[in-house]
Amino acid sequence: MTKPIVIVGAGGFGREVIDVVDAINAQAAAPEWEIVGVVDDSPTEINLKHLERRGTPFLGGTEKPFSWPEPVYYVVGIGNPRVRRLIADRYDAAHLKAATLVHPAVTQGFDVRIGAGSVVCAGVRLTTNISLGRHVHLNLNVTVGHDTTLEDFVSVNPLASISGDCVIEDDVLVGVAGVVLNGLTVGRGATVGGSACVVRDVTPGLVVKGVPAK
Ligand SMILES: CC(=O)SCCNC(=O)CCNC(=O)[C@H](O)C(C)(C)COP(=O)(O)OP(=O)(O)OC[C@H]1O[C@@H](n2cnc3c(N)ncnc32)[C@H](O)[C@@H]1OP(=O)(O)O
Repeated sequence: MTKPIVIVGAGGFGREVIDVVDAINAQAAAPEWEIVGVVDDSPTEINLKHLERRGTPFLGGTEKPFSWPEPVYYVVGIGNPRVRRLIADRYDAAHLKAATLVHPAVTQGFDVRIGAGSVVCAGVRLTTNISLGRHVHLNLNVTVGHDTTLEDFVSVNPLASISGDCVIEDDVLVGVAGVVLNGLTVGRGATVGGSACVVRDVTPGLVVKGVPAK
């Protein structure tokens, strides 16, 4: 049965999430999702034009799903972990259902758990015994190694590589092409800069960059 879904965020990642939904629908025998539209509290003119061009309705601000006449799924297409958590907490408190979206061009090994609200983009490789929490974003071509846990609201940007036996705690952002070496923990709310190589545990809340990341 086709399920209605609202995308939160008209920005770049929000529109990339629409691509993920389109790809899921294209490979299914019958469309899995019907995109009701996009909500955003402060969309830019250019982003509204992008939506119009692809024929995706803009519904208004983020309060809109609360008054939707039928039960609707949602996904938050916003890369910033803390902003994503704020929105998801409001929706979950109102018993809206979080959709989990996995692009068909993703490979997964044995025992991969993916939490509600997560978005896994094209080209992602997940090997074995991996756990993704709620509302995790894995952007294009990310790799995650064996026995690794990514907790809630983690964002991993394109081409980043999380090695085996790692723990990436809540609300961490790993920048584009960042690397986390095996067995390490990146503490809650930390940021790993683009192209950084993490070689030791990262203290919660810290921003680290460079090779080795400091
Ligand atoms: C499809 C997509 O677009 S997905 C999005 C992809 N983008 C990302 O993943 C971005 C990840 N974010 C970053 O790498 C950021 O630069 C951060 C978080 C590391 C730092 O951000 P800020 O604190 O705002 O740093 P700011 O831009 O002020 O730069 C501070 C200094 O760090 C340097 N710096 C910034 N980022 C990096 C980096 N990734 N690696 C090494 N040095 C860096 C700057 O050159 C500057 O150096 P200076 O003081 O000698 O001039």
